[in-house]
Amino acid sequence: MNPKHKTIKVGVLTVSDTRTPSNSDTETFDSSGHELKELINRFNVIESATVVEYDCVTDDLEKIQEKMIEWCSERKVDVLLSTGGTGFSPRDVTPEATLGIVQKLTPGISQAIMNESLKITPMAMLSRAISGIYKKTLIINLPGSVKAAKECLLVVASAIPHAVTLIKDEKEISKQFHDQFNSKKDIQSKVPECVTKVACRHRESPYPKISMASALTIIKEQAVIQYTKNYKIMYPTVWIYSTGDELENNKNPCHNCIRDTNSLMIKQLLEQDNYKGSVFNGGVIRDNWNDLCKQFEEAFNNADIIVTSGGVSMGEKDLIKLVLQEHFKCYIHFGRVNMKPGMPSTFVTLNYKDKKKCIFCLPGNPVSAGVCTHLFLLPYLRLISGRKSIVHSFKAKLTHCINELDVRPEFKRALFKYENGEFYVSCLTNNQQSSRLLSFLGANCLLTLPSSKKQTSIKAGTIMDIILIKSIENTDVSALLFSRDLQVKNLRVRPEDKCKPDNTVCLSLKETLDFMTQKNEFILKSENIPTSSAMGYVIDAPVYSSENLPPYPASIKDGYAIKYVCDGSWSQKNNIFEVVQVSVAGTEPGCQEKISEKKCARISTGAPIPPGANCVVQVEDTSVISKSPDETIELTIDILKEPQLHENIRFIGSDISVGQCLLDEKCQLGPFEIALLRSVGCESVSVYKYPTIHILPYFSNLACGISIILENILKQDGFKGKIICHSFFKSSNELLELYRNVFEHRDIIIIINYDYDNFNFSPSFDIEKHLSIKSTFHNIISLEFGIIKLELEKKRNVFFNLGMDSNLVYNYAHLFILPFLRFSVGKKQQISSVITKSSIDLPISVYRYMGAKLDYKDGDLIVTGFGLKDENCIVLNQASQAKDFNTIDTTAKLNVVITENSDSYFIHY
Ligand SMILES: Nc1nc2c(c(=O)[nH]1)N[C@H]1C(S)=C(S)[C@@H](COP(=O)(O)OP(=O)(O)OC[C@H]3O[C@@H](n4cnc5c(N)ncnc54)[C@H](O)[C@@H]3O)O[C@H]1N2
Ligand code: MOO
Repeated sequence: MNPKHKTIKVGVLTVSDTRTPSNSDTETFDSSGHELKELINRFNVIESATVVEYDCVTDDLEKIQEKMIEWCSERKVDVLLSTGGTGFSPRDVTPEATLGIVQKLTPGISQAIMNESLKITPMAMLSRAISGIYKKTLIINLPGSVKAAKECLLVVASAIPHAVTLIKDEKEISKQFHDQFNSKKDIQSKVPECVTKVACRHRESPYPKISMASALTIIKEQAVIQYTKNYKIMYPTVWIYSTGDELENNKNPCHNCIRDTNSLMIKQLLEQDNYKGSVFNGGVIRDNWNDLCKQFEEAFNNADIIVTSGGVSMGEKDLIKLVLQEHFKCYIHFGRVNMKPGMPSTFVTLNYKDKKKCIFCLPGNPVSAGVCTHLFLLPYLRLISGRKSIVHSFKAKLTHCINELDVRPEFKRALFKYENGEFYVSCLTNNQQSSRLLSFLGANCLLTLPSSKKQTSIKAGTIMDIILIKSIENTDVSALLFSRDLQVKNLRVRPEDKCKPDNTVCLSLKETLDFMTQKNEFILKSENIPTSSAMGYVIDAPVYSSENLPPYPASIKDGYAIKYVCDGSWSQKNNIFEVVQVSVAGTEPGCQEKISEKKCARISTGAPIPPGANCVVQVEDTSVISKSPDETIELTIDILKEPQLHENIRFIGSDISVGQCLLDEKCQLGPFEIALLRSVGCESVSVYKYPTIHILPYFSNLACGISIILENILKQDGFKGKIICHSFFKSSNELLELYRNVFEHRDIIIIINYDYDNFNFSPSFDIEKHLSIKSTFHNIISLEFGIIKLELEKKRNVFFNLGMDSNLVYNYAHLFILPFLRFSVGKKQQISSVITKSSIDLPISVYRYMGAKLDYKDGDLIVTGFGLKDENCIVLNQASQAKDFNTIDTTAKLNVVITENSDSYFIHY
């Protein structure tokens, strides 16, 4: 559903004495309200609906009515779902509260709920829930238990959109609804015979395996930048779907099912890559012909680019290519690529209602989907966004040898490092199966390996091609920070007696940062947040898995699960097996019959291995001997190649096992880490909390302008806390009150002051003067700006005092404030830096911090310009003789702090 069309506003009101929190941590208390919200927002159980209001009240008639009236009178919600307070106990008053305000009753809804609930349990008759209409809002009482509330919502969910339309009396919308409903019926398309006659399906993929280079060329040819009338780039809308009957959804809550990691992961990869168009996660589509037709149709009507994962290999439920080709008459540019992982990657275009649609059909294995997003989708999106570099490739030295190569050219997850001016790459783990998301852990690049047909091994020290999938980590930070000649000059530590600060000391950047972050005293408490919205946060404790993945032994291939007798008796002649059962995506594990010798089960990728079977033979290595008269099933097959014991089986917990440590403390969460957590049902995480920042521009409009620049720098760095930007005038009588307010509610205060170096004018002076708290300063350092740590009534604040020059503010923000903030939210890497040279002389004297442009040229990072518009780094000029100004030539070693997302090579998050 297009989010634009999410027109139905839903309010979820939990009524309970026990689950009403005294603090604001509603979600952990209120599980039924939370579940309803999830069902609506994540699983789209009510078409076009989104939860906009969410609250808890006690079982108090007046309080319930107050909330109901507030939400309904102000038209905040179209549908109000209450949960709880519908039983027989004296405190249960939700139906009475509802009865007291509704103007019309809607007994059909309550009756439908009752009928269905009675089928589940006779106890349902003990519910007194009612429903009705107040003003233009439909109010429905649901029970308080999580299970019952969910079940009851599902009973009425499909009728709600139409009910809302009728209540609103919006004739036009109602007509549209009917039209839409009818057009959906029309989509009931005929399922082609190639789908129903399973025994006749292809036993070899009809798609040639093209090379990665050819695939990229095709994608590039199809990528055309679109402009608006004002010559601005138009960013196409992207819709993302996961497909698969085995995947969790509202009808298939996760018991032995596979959690959908891919749709969110792909969406977050686009976000991380700063894709500017709108991106919508459509959730899961069933492996069902008509559902696929319907969802693709909806996507074509709303999006320009459609991305799917799953359903592209050789199984009978792998329908994606067929639906696109047979039903929509799309053009399949390629349906397989000679690569590992990601071989069944498919790229399709379509002219739909005179508009071009591009469809990226990625494989379902989570690693394959992630790698292919990097290798196909992101390059396409970068191209149509007018970005310069579409694949972020580098050359790096292999730190170890590689002895086993795959026949397919492979993209291994690996770590790329910059050390002592050289780039290195190493694989972190050998276990790189395409289902195993853990192989992404700690990786920041894809190492490209040649096919074993070309060479058998690779020596350590070989220069390899890599493709970055994250910003460069572990750059040469230590050298820069500890370097003796890299002192930050003019740094004064204010003595305890607070005399005029004339005892100047020289500290290195490292010492300065250490000074600011002393004793960890600025790390705030942790908070628990939903995993799906935790991108960029750092976890504050290791996370262990409470589940096995896969939860049952599962097939790696589409083919046949057999009992292979490994006694040397396998002959080339009589290997006919009888097909006695079917295990496909969505088949319940543990309900299958035992496979005995010479019998087999037709099985699809990811489906449970029936008991007794000990290997899977891929469909390509088989042929049909006999089939049923209607050709819908094979009766016997011939196995053409001797299998190996345990071949093509993923055993229980082989990707992740119960109790295994998934993420270490201080791990920063990106799309893959989040996918990993979600793959084992870890839906919330404990993370370092972001501080609240108050930027105080002092006195002038110039200061206000600079504060906006600063705010943008913080946001660009992914700062997720609150930033308040509020001017403050010294003449105001309310100054004292404002100060108190700021101290109490903010953690960090950044003052933009014109006289930053003069302590008599600095905030420290003001603070002392106004609050008479002379003895509470911890330390003050001033380095063309000041940092003050202040403890007031047990609450700690940090002050930064900045001058009013936008260049200086830019530099200090990157050199001091951002590292400090990154530290305070648990990030390991607080500053990114490299030691390099300049490709040009800069004969004029430059100040000791100089904005510059860093580029990747001929296998090296090099400074190519100074003070330009598109600067992406700060050169720390080595004024080693303690000079303020210095010239730069091409021989000088430069210490460079990376400040910006450079399109030519950096991806930042
Ligand atoms: N006989 C053959 N079998 C397979 C071949 C082949 O050439 N011949 N190719 C294999 C390769 S390589 C890949 S990759 C996979 C791709 O399969 P599909 O794209 O059809 O994907 P599915 O079968 O739907 O799923 C594969 C696997 O991934 C899990 N999955 C799927 N979607 C998700 C999701 N959104 N979140 C988490 N996990 C997901 C699914 O449960 C399966 O285990 O095919 C091989 N088979
Ligand atoms: O190509 Mo698949 O991704 O090997 O697993």
